[in-house]
Amino acid sequence: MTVTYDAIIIGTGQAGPSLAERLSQAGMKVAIIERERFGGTCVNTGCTPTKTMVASAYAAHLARRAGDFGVVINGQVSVDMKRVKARKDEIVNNSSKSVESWLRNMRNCTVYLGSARFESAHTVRVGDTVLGAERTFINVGTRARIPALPGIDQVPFTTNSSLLNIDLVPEHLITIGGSYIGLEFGQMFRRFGSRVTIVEMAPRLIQHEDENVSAAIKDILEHEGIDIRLNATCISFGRKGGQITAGLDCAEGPPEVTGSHLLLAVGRQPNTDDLGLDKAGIRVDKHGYLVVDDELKTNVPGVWALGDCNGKGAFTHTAYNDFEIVAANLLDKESRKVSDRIPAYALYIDPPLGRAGMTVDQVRKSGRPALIGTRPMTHVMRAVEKGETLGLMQVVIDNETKQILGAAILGTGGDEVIHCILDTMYAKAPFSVLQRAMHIHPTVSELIPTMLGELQLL
Ligand SMILES: Cc1cc2nc3c(=O)[nH]c(=O)nc-3n(C[C@H](O)[C@H](O)[C@H](O)COP(=O)(O)OP(=O)(O)OC[C@H]3O[C@@H](n4cnc5c(N)ncnc54)[C@H](O)[C@@H]3O)c2cc1C
Ligand SMILES: NC(=O)c1ccc[n+]([C@@H]2O[C@H](COP(=O)([O-])OP(=O)(O)OC[C@H]3O[C@@H](n4cnc5c(N)ncnc54)[C@H](O)[C@@H]3O)[C@@H](O)[C@H]2O)c1
Repeated sequence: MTVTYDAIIIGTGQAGPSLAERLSQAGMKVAIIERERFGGTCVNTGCTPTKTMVASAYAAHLARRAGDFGVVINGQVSVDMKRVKARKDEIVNNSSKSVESWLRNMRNCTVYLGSARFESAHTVRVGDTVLGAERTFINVGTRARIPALPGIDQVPFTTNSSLLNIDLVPEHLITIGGSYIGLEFGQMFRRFGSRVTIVEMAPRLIQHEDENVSAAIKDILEHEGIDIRLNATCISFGRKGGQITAGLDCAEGPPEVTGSHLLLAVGRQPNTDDLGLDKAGIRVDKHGYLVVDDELKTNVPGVWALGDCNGKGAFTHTAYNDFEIVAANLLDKESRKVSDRIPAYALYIDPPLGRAGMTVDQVRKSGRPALIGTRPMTHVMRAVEKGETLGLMQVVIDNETKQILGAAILGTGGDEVIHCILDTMYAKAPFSVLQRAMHIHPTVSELIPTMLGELQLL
């Protein structure tokens, strides 16, 4: 027998629960299905645990630098990983539990535990129960990609999920992948006391950033004693006397790195392979991402895909924005589209990188006339006062419309400061509006108008 609902939501990540609330408030009978932990990746194995641990790593780093500020710590600074983990577990568990109780107490909403699988375009099986609905919303997220490299089955490896459970300081962590996950974990464990080697096959770290930004990130990490291997493709794994080896295809440096622990941070894979999509006729691309239009509709009428699994974003804020788009179009008679949003994200190394819009390189390639402004963080008094002068800020402007095309703020507070630029971009205001705004002293943001007053032709 099929249990009928007005809407089925698969996954309780960053879009599903908020959508369940809006649909149920609109009087719909909603079923939401989760097979692992409530809250999905961000809450359990992504943003929340990593940023909690990044905060511990920052405390360790600052304690080691205490002398720079005239603060005396008698004795050595050391890290108790059991306590770091306990703090992280408490914050994560509270967050996951609050998503669960929110959903379980939601009027008109029924929670199902188990793995959902389509039986047809409008029916989904969870265990022994078959659910039917005219509308289904897929919010199944992604998982770490495990590359099928020779020797992978011979070595103990970790991913973003399993490395979070470690309660000791690894002696030497090898990180394959020099992007978000590799860099955030790499710096964090270096600050906990590990030796860290980051292996990246591209010629630079976080390769889609501008060259000077990538170079500044490399400087920050090398300054802390992290070994960085660029142009080095990991091609195999092995074991040597209780240690793990990573074989590299590289023109420079040793062709093998040996360490005590291994983190695979080589990208993600959508959780669409076991969803029974063929039974429903729902299309995916060659990487398994659900194919959607600008309103997040799949090719099957009545089926939407939200969050990381649609390949249109890979962040919590893009998944949440997907919820807002679907809810607005379905319930508020609005017309919102994915293409209306401006790319924005942060990289949570310390100091963080805040990014909005196009890179300078993308603007250059587009051929449009543009202006550029840059300022090193050494010329920002707030950074000088805090003793955190690494990094730079950079902005690029369309020289015809005078609107901001993009910006990078790599420096203390960069993840927050970027928002004044982002909001000016959404307002489609000329840069002069931001240039003339009176900002508060002493802040990093107060130097944005100054930087905008010193623009040069790109
Ligand atoms: C280490 C790490 C750090 C990150 N840090 C940040 C950050 O600082 N800022 C940021 O913006 N983003 C960050 N991200 C990315 C962010 O976590 C994701 O973009 C976000 O969680 C995506 O949300 P989602 O709703 O699409 O999917 P998810 O949060 O992955 O949720 C999907 C849910 O669906 C469930 N599910 C899957 N298949 C089924 C099924 N068949 N049946 C039932 N349930 C199913 C899963 O169990 C999961 O709970 C990070 C990611 C990682 C890995
Ligand atoms: N701050 C944040 O918002 C944040 C933090 C963590 C993760 N995330 C999300 O998680 C996703 C995954 O992050 P990620 O860092 O795992 O993946 P990624 O796709 O961003 O980067 C993977 C990196 O691994 C490299 N690589 C792949 N195979 C390799 C090999 N064999 N040898 C050497 N290098 C190799 C690639 O060149 C690339 O630089 C990102 O898309 C991001 O959106 C976001």
